[in-house]
Amino acid sequence: MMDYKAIRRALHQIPEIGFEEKETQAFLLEQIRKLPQERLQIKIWKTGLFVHVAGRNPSRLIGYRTDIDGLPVPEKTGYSFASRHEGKMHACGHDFHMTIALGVLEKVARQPIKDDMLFIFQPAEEGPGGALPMLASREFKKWKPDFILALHVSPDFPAGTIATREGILFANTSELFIDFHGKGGHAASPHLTHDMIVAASHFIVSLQTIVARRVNPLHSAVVTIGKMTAGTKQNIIAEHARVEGTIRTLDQETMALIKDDIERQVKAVEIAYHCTSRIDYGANYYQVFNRAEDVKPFLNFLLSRKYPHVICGESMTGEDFGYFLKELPGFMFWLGVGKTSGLHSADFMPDETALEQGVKVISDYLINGQ
Ligand SMILES: CC(=O)N[C@@H](CCC[C@H](N)C(=O)O)C(=O)O
Repeated sequence: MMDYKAIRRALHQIPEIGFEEKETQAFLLEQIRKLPQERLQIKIWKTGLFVHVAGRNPSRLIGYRTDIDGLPVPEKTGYSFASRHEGKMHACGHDFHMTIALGVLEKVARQPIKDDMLFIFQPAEEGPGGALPMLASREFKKWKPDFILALHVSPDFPAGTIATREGILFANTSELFIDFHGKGGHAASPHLTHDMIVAASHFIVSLQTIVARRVNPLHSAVVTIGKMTAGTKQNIIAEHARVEGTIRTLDQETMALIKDDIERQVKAVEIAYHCTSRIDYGANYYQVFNRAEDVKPFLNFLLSRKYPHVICGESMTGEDFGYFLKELPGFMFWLGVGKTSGLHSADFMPDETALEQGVKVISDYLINGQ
């Protein structure tokens, strides 16, 4: 039987950014090739994988998706098994997601369930998004699941507790990249230049009014700027500034309203600061929406088996698994990993006891709950 802790720790040491997950892919393949191969078909897709497992007497194909990418976060956990890839970390728990997927895959490879299964090891969830290209792939078209499920770890729930809900679980998201270009020059002659650090700073401050003053208070929204780069030296006025962020909403109308307001504010900055600009919305993720008829049987199953679970609220995190659920029946849920720093933190340290519980609940549901 797989040693979940050892697998998670090995994966934790090799985080890779979206579509660079070569070492991760090789590690996953190595683990999968140790399993009984009779019922398995493996297809390599870019840096991800599709693994088809033949069932005993299949009438359906059940999909199980895990993301496999890490984040550009310099790790500060102090783990003896900390990341070996400088500046990168599994700070969103995808090392847990992959380990649980391997654990479930092991169970069904050794003891096939009635139906066929498709395990999807998806690159680039953190961006630019692997779900859409995977959905469009030849492999997915050949093996299109009838139903699909996925989990995400959460520090908001006790280790091993499942949390989900009917309706929207994760928000609509849009990345946001804005470049401002103007006239730079000598620090001593501001009157001869148009300072892009001041222009971008003004934009970032005025941006805060969109959620506070424009969005209907009853419609949740987030606009976060997570990165700003500008300038070349302390005594040179910057000719370029770049602002990078993300927009989150629970409905598409609010997303459109926010983008319209951002464009107006950028135009205002262009006029006020004599500059030009370029807006790029990067990757946009569709909301994760659990249809009642798909998630209710799972909730009833958890109740009947007395597995610890709660009905949770919506979250402003994003997940490109939303695109799978837009096309297929299925659901997503949180798996609690106990109290630790939040997702995307340099000291995110999830409780490893959740690994075994995750594998147990999902395999039990696949074997007995369908
Ligand atoms: C669960 C989670 O943390 N997901 C990410 C998804 C990233 C979406 C996209 N790249 C963006 O930044 O808008 C999240 O940040 O919620």
